[in-house]
Amino acid sequence: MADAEEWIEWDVARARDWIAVPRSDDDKYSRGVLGVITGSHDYPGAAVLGVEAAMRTGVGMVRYTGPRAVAGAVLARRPEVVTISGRVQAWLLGSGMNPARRTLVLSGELSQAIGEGHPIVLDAGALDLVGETHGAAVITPHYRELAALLGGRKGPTVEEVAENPGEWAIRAAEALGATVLLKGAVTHIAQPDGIRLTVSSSPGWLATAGTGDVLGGVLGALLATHHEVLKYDPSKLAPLSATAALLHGLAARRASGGGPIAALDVAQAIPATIAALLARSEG
Ligand SMILES: NC(=O)C1=CN([C@@H]2O[C@H](COP(=O)(O)OP(=O)(O)OC[C@H]3O[C@@H](n4cnc5c(N)ncnc54)[C@H](O)[C@@H]3O)[C@@H](O)[C@H]2O)[C@@H](O)CC1
Ligand SMILES: Nc1ncnc2c1ncn2[C@@H]1O[C@H](COP(=O)(O)OP(=O)(O)O)[C@@H](O)[C@H]1O
Repeated sequence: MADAEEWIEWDVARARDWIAVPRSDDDKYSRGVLGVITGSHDYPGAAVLGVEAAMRTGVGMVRYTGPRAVAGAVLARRPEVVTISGRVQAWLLGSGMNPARRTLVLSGELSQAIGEGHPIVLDAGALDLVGETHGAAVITPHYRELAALLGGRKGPTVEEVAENPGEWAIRAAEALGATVLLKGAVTHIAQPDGIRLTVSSSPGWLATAGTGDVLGGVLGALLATHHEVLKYDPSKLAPLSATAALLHGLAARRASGGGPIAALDVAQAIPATIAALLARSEG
């Protein structure tokens, strides 16, 4: 079992260094374009939540090329989003998708996105594609999803993952060769190179539908805005993932003020959370 002392708790002081503040010579392309293929007929809201969160985290552009039927809902919420194919510098794939219902066309589009070799977040219905990635890839399962991903006779049960999430995050990172962000009351980030980070400060109010989709958007935006460094140093995925989880928890706390929240509230609280974090205040 992992030694608890090997885990580093991520904090505001560390996270500040992983927010890309636009410079005077930046434009939308230099800041980074996030490509997004998420959502489905069954879960269109997951795409809306992830895109909203990415825009609120700060990114040059979001290019949404998921199912046409979902694009309307995304555009209704965020007309800034571009829905034609084109150049991207990072991808967010899978939130609100069901791999059992993946069409041939969608399979091709997902494979093509992965094949580009850009930094990539694989969430929910794209977790099974982790073996196809090359380059910087982070998966964002919760306990049930990680148990399913490590399935087969040697895989853990959901209860085993829940009892020892850090250990299973490490094992998954080693077995899958990817950065693992394992969601839960404590979020564990493990990387094959041995980096192990936790985020323990999120309020329990975050345990509500759609907040995982919001986290995917936050992380996607951080990858897009750090695409240059990730090209030559994929190990930076771990601090970026921990920063995403910390921001997510801080935004939830800010939106909550001690009371209940909905997922969209968390996304909407992100800009003020980032501003406070950059100003070195409480975040
Ligand atoms: N507004 C939206 O569009 C939302 C979409 N979501 C998407 O929904 C998909 C499934 O995510 P989940 O986290 O639910 O996947 P899980 O693997 O946790 O659950 C899969 C299914 O198992 C059943 N189930 C599991 N645990 C259960 C329990 N304790 N009680 C009752 N039923 C249970 C539910 O039918 C659930 O849909 C993902 O693609 C995710 O991105 C969710 O994020 C919720 C919000
Ligand atoms: N008890 C809890 N305390 C704090 N955060 C939690 C708790 N339970 C879940 N979370 C966080 O809420 C989010 C839920 O994500 P996920 O399980 O993917 O939900 P969904 O699929 O509905 O979006 C994750 O970021 C997770 O870390």
